[in-house]
Amino acid sequence: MNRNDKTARIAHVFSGTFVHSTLRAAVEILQNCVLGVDDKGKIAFIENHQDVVSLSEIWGFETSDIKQLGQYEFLMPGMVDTHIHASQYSYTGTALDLPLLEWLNTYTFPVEAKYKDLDFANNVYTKVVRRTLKNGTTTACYFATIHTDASLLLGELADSFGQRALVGKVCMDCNSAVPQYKESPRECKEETDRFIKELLKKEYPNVKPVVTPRFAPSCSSSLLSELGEIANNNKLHIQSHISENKEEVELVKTLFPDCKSYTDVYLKHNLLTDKTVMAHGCHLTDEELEIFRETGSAISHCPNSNISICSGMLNVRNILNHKVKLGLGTDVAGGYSPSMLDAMRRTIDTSKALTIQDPQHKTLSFEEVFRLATLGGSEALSLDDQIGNFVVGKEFDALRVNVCVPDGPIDLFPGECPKVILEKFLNLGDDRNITEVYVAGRQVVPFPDTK
Ligand SMILES: Nc1nc2[nH]cnc2c(=O)[nH]1
Ligand SMILES: [Zn+2]
Repeated sequence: MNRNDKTARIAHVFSGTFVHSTLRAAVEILQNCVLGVDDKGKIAFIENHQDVVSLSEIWGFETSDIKQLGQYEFLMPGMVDTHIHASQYSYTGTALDLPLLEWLNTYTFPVEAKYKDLDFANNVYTKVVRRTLKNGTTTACYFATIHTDASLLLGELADSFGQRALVGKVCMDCNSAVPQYKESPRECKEETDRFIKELLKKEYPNVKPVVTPRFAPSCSSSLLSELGEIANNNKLHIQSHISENKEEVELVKTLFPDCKSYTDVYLKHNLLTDKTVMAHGCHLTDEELEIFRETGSAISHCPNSNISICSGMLNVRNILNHKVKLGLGTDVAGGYSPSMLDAMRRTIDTSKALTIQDPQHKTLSFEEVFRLATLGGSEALSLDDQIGNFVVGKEFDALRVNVCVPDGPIDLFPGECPKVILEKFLNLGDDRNITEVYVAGRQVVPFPDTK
């Protein structure tokens, strides 16, 4: 209970039940505890409530300022969406009738081409940041489009609404189906440099650039090499797609005949680092997973998308057995829901479908899936030294959950313990139950304009 940092003041103190994951326990429930957040947005202490008087003396807060959580309330870490296309949000919930490559050519590329228009971008990007924050996504790893200014605008909006974000200006110099939606190799490099430089210059505390080759079929080998070099020289995150659908895997074999596998394409272009997150990976071989483990690269599992556009079913258990980092993603708009609660439910559904096919398959538990949506996501984005669970010194990214809101989606019955209440929230809850959202200690939901 020592106070090391004498300069920090306490900004919030909560008392009640806290639910989070640790390396040892997929779900740890801390009851009758107090958690303090300092004015830099970091967790200052998490202790037993019985010590509250001495804590208030050590830290210099008034016990009357403590926010008391009710019987049906708890705090949990904010959720981490490790893969979402902000630019596809306008058609979320539609256009799910084609497989990946046709889906891209028919729906996605024509829509993404519209982001040259900053008014259009502003409207969609404002809505996606608000919608995801309201649904408890405190960190989002975004794909924007090829347009630098619109991508910078997405960064500005995430910062102003207070969402933690990695923002990627998409890079692609090959697109024979929709040729108006691509850049020349030179433009790609120059605009990526400009995007990174201008976004870093803003010095947003929680919004950073991520180098974003769309996927191997959209990029020439020289572009992939350039992007690997830019990311490594500047120690930046990298995101892309890999082995989402079988037709795509075959296409990559024909486009990169010198590479042993899809994973080998990215490996050869220096795009697999411990700050890389690759979406999908449904059809990766065990040999490829070994390369992911060795390089420290992560997979973003996007089950809604994988089912919605019939791409495949990722065996998460096998990924975890290979000790590959894994987080969950909505993959809006291949996935039709922007909610990470949906991503958790679809993760369990896919795991159960695999168990139906093979009864030996060990189904994921709701506790494991809770960890993937929080701590797992932070690991996948190499942000686990900053966020992911309630540990002293980490940033306070948190959701205040009330499972008993008036006219809410959950009914409770006598004698239900906190773990059952958590399970009900994960399976039945929605944004009505997420009454407050905090990022780096700042309350960002309810939005200031609706309070
Ligand atoms: N789901 C999905 N897969 C992709 N592969 C390349 N681009 C995309 C995209 O926008 N969405
Ligand atoms: Zn995607």
